[in-house]
Amino acid sequence: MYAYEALPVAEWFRRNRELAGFHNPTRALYQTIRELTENSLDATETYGILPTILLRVNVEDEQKGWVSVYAEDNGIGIPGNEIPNVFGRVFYSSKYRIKQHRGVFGLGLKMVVLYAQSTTNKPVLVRSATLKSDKIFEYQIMIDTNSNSPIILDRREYPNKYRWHGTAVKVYLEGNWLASKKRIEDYLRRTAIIAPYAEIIFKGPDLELWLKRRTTKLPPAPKEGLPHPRSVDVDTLKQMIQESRGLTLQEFLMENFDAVGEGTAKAFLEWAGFNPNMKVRALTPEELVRLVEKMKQYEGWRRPRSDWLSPAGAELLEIGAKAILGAEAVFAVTRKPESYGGHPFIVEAAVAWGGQIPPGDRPVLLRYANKIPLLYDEGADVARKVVDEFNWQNYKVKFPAPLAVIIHVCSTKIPYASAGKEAIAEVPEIEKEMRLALRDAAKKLRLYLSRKEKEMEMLNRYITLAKYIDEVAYNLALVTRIDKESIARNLHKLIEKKIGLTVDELVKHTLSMSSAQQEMAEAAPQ
Ligand SMILES: Nc1ncnc2c1ncn2[C@@H]1O[C@H](COP(=O)(O)OP(=O)(O)OP(=O)(O)O)[C@@H](O)[C@H]1O
Repeated sequence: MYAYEALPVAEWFRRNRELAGFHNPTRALYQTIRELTENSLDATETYGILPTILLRVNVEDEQKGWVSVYAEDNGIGIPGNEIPNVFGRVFYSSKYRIKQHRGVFGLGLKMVVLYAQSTTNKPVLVRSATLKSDKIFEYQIMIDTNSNSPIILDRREYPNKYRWHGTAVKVYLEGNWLASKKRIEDYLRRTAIIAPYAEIIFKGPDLELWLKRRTTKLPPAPKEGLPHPRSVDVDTLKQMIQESRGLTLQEFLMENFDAVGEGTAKAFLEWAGFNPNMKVRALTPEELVRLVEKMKQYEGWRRPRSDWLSPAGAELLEIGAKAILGAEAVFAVTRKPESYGGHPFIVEAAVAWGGQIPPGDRPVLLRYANKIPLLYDEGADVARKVVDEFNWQNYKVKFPAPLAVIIHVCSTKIPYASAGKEAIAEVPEIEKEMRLALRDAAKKLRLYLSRKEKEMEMLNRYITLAKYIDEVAYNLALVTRIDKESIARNLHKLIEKKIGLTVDELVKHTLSMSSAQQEMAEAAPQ
């Protein structure tokens, strides 16, 4: 006989923690930093606050492999009465909305707490105050995995004398600092590229990073939106209908969906063969299925709006990549909004060249989804495929070349290739946009490299001609009895006029080229 039982959701996640990125002490430490940082960024930039994030990792017990992680932000904070659920109930979130956030599942913090308590049996310590709150709340929380609810071990309130706002979290967990150090550093640096308006201070046992704020410009905050008719399934529609008052089908479509006005609703219902005036609650289950099918097929919908999205913007990408990669030049583009399956998305791409980027046989790829750096599973990501298939020769790039490519997809629904949220799946619309974004950015790079190449050529010509100036000036001086220095000066001027740039300008431009680039420019066909 089988023994049947239901596994409570929190217990299920505790047992299957690798699905959320908590495979082992190395991944778990990296994932903990990632979840806490992403929550802090969501709690600040989405509300117009310039993020300041402090992160600390301490080795607590070397023998047992225990570490502590502390994260503090200056965000909007969490209301005192919500703190227990936010940290102690799986699938509790403020982000189940149609709007671009880093967080989506309502799971991240709980996985941190579950992993921490199952490895060290210690609670999470939380301190938080909301904007203008006169109190600071402090909690010690664990999760009762059987009932998926918080166990409050301690709760305190303090007067908020200095009107501090934000959230501070401390957890103790089994973590392998040495093995995860490199990933954590990469993750934070890559975060600083896409969010150069954030100040991130990290202190680990043997690593200190101070990623300074490079700009005070924040990208416009995303608005909250409605679903696009093409993006809903039968269950979602059923639920929406249950929540609707006695609306007609036409009213229901207009009120609950993005980009559906009176004209569009009428035209669609006529095309789909539904009576616009029937009460939406009177739809039979068969009609409901047919309605969803028709909503997916209809060609007349307007595109989903992109107001729910918050791309970084070409300017911020350029600032971030220059500062963090130490690139000599960065060219970024933000494409126009597109959609797949009713979900709006925007692709951004940047190519970074030279400077401190080491020459490689293929471009270094930095992938992002909703401003989250993706570090694992690069091979499974459609962005890698696009970058590898790209014809770089057409853009004057010959490998080895000091080239890095940044690809950012933002969407209200990122099509991840797996539950680990580390790679973007091959959605044809997204793939096409990636290709176009890369082409647009690479065109700017080509222009830049052509200019550099030309300047190199000029400098070489100048050097060749300048070799003769002394001798020619000497002989002319003998014949004309004009001062040799003045002849030489005039000859210099003549050459400068001929090549169209002063020597100072030429040298300045060409010196800014990295040696690898010079080699490339020299090797390039004339
Ligand atoms: N630093 C913070 N400041 C303010 N609110 C926070 C902070 N961290 C978490 N929260 C709140 O707690 C909720 C739950 O966070 P959690 O990390 O569990 O899930 P999520 O961010 O919504 O989604 P995901 O599982 O994809 O990370 C968030 O939706 C947010 O409302």
